[in-house]
Amino acid sequence: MEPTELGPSTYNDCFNAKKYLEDYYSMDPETKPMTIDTRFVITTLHRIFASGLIKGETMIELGAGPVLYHILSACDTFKKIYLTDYFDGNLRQIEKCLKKENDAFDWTPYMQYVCDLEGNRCTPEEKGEKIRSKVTLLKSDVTLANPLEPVSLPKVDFVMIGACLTCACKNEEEFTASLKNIVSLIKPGGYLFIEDCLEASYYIVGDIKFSVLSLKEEMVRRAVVKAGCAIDEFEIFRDSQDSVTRDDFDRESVFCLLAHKLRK
Ligand SMILES: C[S@@+](CC[C@H](N)C(=O)[O-])C[C@H]1O[C@@H](n2cnc3c(N)ncnc32)[C@H](O)[C@@H]1O
Repeated sequence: MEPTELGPSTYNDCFNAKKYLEDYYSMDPETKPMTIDTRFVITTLHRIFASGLIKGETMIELGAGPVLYHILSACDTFKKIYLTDYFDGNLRQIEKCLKKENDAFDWTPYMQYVCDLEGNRCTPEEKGEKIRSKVTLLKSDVTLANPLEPVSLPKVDFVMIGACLTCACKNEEEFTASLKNIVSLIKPGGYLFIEDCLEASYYIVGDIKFSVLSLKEEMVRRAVVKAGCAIDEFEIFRDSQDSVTRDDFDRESVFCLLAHKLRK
């Protein structure tokens, strides 16, 4: 199986949003638990939001794909949430969830997991309703100076991006430039959260092998600082016994980075 070219256009041509959800996010209580990578990201986000450090009115997620789990802790903090992606097919999958369509992917086990972490102060159904009342879907391209073009929003309090930059950028130069584009959306003093993998070269969805940019910790740190941010935490998680095997996704580790945009 030959890997695809790196870069956004591959996603319009080849990405099967439904298959991606099935391969990486479907769960079965008996046979398929939540992946260890996802658990790491969810618990990190829970801890950050429970600390009360991040506050504000508005957040954006870039490259959200067809995935809803990144905002499960953030949805209590923000009044307005923009979920964005390059590929319409991904946004359509999220729209199905927001509209409770019959064949929508079921995020209830993820909602239940976060509700449990939060001490069950709300039910998964209530969390789902909160999300429905706050989310707007938009197109994005992180390689553009304004990633939301043609939409222009006032700067926001928080931007997150998960497993996207390694798909959208071909080299360190593009990675650094895309990070600058992303940080331009944040208010001075606002926060950036990145979740991605280190030292990967591909992941597989169905019968398509997607190339990814192989990142190193130092490369990420350099780019975040160049984009005008100070790093608050950089947590790396390694596990070789994951339920998504390394045949599907050859990442060495997963990281979560929190940074704030410096006031000039
Ligand atoms: C591996 S998926 C990650 C999806 C989701 N964030 C997750 O954590 O599972 C990569 C995502 O990046 C999106 N993407 C690729 N290039 C992009 C670009 N230039 N701008 C915005 N999104 C992009 C793809 O459409 C896809 O949804």
